[in-house]
Amino acid sequence: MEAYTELLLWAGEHGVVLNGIEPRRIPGRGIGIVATRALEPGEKLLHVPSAMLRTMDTVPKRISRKLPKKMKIHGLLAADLALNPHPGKYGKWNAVVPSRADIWDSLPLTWDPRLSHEFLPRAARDLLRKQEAKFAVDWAAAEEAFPETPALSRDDYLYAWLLVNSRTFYHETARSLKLPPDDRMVLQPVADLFNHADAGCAVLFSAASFAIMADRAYAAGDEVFICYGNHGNDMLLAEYGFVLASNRWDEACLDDAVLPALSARQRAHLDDRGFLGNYMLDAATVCYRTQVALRLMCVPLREWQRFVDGADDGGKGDDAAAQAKADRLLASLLGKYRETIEKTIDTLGSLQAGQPSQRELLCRRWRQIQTLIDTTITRLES
Ligand SMILES: C[S@@+](CC[C@H](N)C(=O)[O-])C[C@H]1O[C@@H](n2cnc3c(N)ncnc32)[C@H](O)[C@@H]1O
Repeated sequence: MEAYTELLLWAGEHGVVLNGIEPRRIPGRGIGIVATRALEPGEKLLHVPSAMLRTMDTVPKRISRKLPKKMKIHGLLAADLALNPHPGKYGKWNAVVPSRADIWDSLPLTWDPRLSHEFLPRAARDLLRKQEAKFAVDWAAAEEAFPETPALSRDDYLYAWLLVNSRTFYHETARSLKLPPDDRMVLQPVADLFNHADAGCAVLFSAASFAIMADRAYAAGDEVFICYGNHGNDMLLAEYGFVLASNRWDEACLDDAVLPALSARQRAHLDDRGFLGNYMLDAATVCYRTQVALRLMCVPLREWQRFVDGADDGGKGDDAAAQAKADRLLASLLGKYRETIEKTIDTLGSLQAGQPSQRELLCRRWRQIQTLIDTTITRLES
C-alpha cells in the first residue's frame, strides 16, 4: 500500500475532505494530485480544518522554550519536524514527504558548493546565499538548544528545514498578523502534495479551514496544480529544486552581461542613482534598470541624467536614436553572454562535482536562459 493511502485514511478521520482528486506518483515530480473525474471550475477540491495545521502553536513548549524567542517560524517548525517529539501523531504525514535522498538530490542548499556556488545562474545563487545565511542563524540556535545525546545533527535539521521551506503555506490568524509576513507560515497535510504550475487552483483560508478550488475544468487523470507564486525558474530552482519547462513568469538576470561592460565611473554614477545591478529580462521586455545602464554607455552624461529624470528630448528625435544605439549595444552584450553560457554548459558536461542529475538540472536552466536571450536578440534586431 502506498504511504499516501494511509495518510488519506488518517486525514479523513480528522476532517480532511478530498473531492474528485487523489494523490499519485508522477514521474519527475514525486507525488502530485490528479483528478479522479471531470472537475468543474470553482469546485472545492480539498478541505483541511485548521486543527490539522502545524503552526507555531503546535510546536511543543519543551521545544519552543529552548529556542530563542525571536526565532522565525521556519526554524521552529524545522526543529519540531527534526526532533519529531510526537511520532504517533504525525507518523502517517511524515511517511509521505520526500526522502532525505530526494531533498539532497534536488535542493541546491545541500549540493557540493563547487557546483552551487560556481554554476548556479546569478539570480538563483543570490537566493541561495540568503538561504545559507538564514539557515546558519536557525541552525546555530537549534544546535545550542539541543546538544544532548543523541544530539540533533546538522543534516537532520537541514532536511527538516528544507521540507519546511518547500511545503509551507501562508496563513493569517489574529496572533500571526502581529508578526512579519514570513512568520505567518503553516504546514498542512495533503495540500502539501499539490505540485506547482505557473497558474493553478486557488488556495483560500479562513480561521476555520483551508480550501483549494478548481481554477478551470480538468479531465479525469489530469494533474491538478496550485501556483506557489509568480516565480521565475531561478527562484523555483533555488527554493524548490526544479524548473518549469514553460513558465510565464520566467526571467533572467543580466548582471553578468552588463556589469563587466561598465567603467568604474559609470558604475559610480549608476550606484549614486540606485541603478547599479539587478538587471533583468523576460520573454517580452528588458527592465528599465537595464535601459538606464545601457543609456549611460551610449549617450553623454547630461543626456543620461535627463533620461533618468524622465525628461523627454522635446521631440528632437534624439531619444529614438539613443534607444536604437542602446538596443544595438544590448544585442552585442547578450551575444557575448550567450557564448559564456555555452562555455558554462560545456564545462558542466565534463565536471565531476555534484550528481549527474544536478548538473543536468543546471544545464537545463542555462539553456532556458539562452532561449530568453535569443528571443530578446531576435526582437532587438528585427
Ligand atoms: C509542496 S511539495 C509538492 C509535493 C511533492 N511533489 C511531494 O512529492 O511531496 C513541493 C515539491 O514538489 C516538487 N514539485 C512541485 N512542483 C513541481 C513541478 N512542477 N515539477 C517538478 N517538481 C515539482 C518539488 O520537489 C518541490 O520542492
